[in-house]
Amino acid sequence: MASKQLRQLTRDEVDKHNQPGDLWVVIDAKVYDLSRFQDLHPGGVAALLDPEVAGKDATEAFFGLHRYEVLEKPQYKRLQVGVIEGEKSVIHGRSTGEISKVPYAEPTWLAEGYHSPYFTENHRRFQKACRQFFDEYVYEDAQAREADGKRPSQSVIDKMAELNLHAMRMGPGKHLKGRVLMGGLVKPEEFDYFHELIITQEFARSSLRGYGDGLLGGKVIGLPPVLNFGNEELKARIVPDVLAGKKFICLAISEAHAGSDVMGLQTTAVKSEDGKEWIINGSKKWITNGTFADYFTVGCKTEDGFTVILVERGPGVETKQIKTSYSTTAGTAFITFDNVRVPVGNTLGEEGGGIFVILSNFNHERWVMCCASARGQRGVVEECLKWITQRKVFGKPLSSQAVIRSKLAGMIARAESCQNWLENVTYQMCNMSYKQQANKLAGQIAFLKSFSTSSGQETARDAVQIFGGRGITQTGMGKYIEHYHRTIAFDALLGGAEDVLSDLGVRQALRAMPRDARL
Ligand code: HEM
Repeated sequence: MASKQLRQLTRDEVDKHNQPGDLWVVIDAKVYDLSRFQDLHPGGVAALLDPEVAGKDATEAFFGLHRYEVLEKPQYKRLQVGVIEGEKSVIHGRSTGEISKVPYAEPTWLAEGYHSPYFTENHRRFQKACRQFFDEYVYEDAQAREADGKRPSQSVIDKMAELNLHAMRMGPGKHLKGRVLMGGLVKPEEFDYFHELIITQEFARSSLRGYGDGLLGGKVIGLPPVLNFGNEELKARIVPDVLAGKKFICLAISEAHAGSDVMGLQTTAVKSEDGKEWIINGSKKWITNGTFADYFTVGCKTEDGFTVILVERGPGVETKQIKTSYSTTAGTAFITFDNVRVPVGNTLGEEGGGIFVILSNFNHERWVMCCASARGQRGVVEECLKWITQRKVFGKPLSSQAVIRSKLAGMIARAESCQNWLENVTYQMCNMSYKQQANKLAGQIAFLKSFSTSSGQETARDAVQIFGGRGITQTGMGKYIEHYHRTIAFDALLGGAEDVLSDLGVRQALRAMPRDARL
């Protein structure tokens, strides 16, 4: 509704409408006529007829109980009949592309008045474009698909493909050659891990956990073995369509029988008599994007040990949905392979060399998860800071309670630590070859992921305490906190469980101990 059509009213005029059936309120200098809405109000009529509310300024009461987005819904927006003469609205909701002014809601490199040694002008322009894009095209779809559990809309996948975002999410490398990235904002040879960090963090900021994995999380982990270990014919056939968002791929390693223990896997691949095909039998469980994948990067037990093979959807391949703590938009699947025949040319890496194929991508996968985790924690900090300032208890804002401030202190410190450590690791990645990264950063990244996810879990628990009942309610004020708390365990499990990773980090450090070091 354009503001010029709205009436200019005084507070005295509004106050005359304070009865059932003739009920106005002021919220942030806007006048709403709730006369016909009163009986439909989800919070009941009584709350609206309170003498402190009916005909009065209900701004504080309103924001103690509703998110701003309620006022933006078309069915409620049209309840506005006027504005208070000579006053201006000061409160606003989420606006596309905006940098938040809430302290700690942005990493320091984006916050006004701070500096960074890592991010260039090009990164800054790139971030702006990414935020604009994700706010505009991804945010709404994430909300809708998380609610209906359907896979991310093809229109979003196509839009991302136009900008080559699917290719950029695979990190810097040869696969970017000749592509126009983000409408030409960054040249393929200039694209570095900080650009990729920006994509992952902007995406994590505007999406929800299940949707985040649904929007081709399977490709981020399932395609690298093809890119790095597939033969040229296979790559030419598979990669372009996957990076164009026309075909989907997933990584199928874990089984009901075994997860991290790859040697315990029971899916088998045996050669056909003529030696031209693999015949695959077995099952896979918890496979992200499996329900809609066209290709499966499958870990198999073979004569020589463990081998990774690319399987195409076809006869003998069946995928069924698994319901997990997040929505089915992620396409998490139970997969069965029943005498599936695959050309031996689909072998990724050496026969029996599957461990190397899988391990080689772990650092990158875990680092991506660290990017998302740091950003997720920051989102919770922003929600909590807003809530404790706008919510009043015993006549005072929640922020006046020392115990609440102390929880915020921990959350902020953890979010800042994760981001700062992450930026340092990212800088190292930019200056190391893939091999050096494997040597020098496996431990660092394992620690960072383990620290980030345990920080996230602590933050989730504290946020629920701060939001109370709303922190366990899927709609209304605490909806993001409820979602974060419900889905945080995914981060701590996927890509290596917390305890396993911490131990890996220490073992890496012990291996690097100088022989002559003594106290
Ligand atoms: C334009 C005016 C208003 C609209 C469109 C509106 C709409 C809604 C909606 C959609 C809900 C469901 C919860 C949610 O989605 O957040 C709700 C809940 C509620 N509303 Fe309103 N409301 C308005 C004004 C008010 C006012 C002025 C009060 C009085 C303080 C009030 C008190 C409540 C209460 C107590 C709840 C239940 C909150 C809960 O379950 O946590 N509402 N309202």
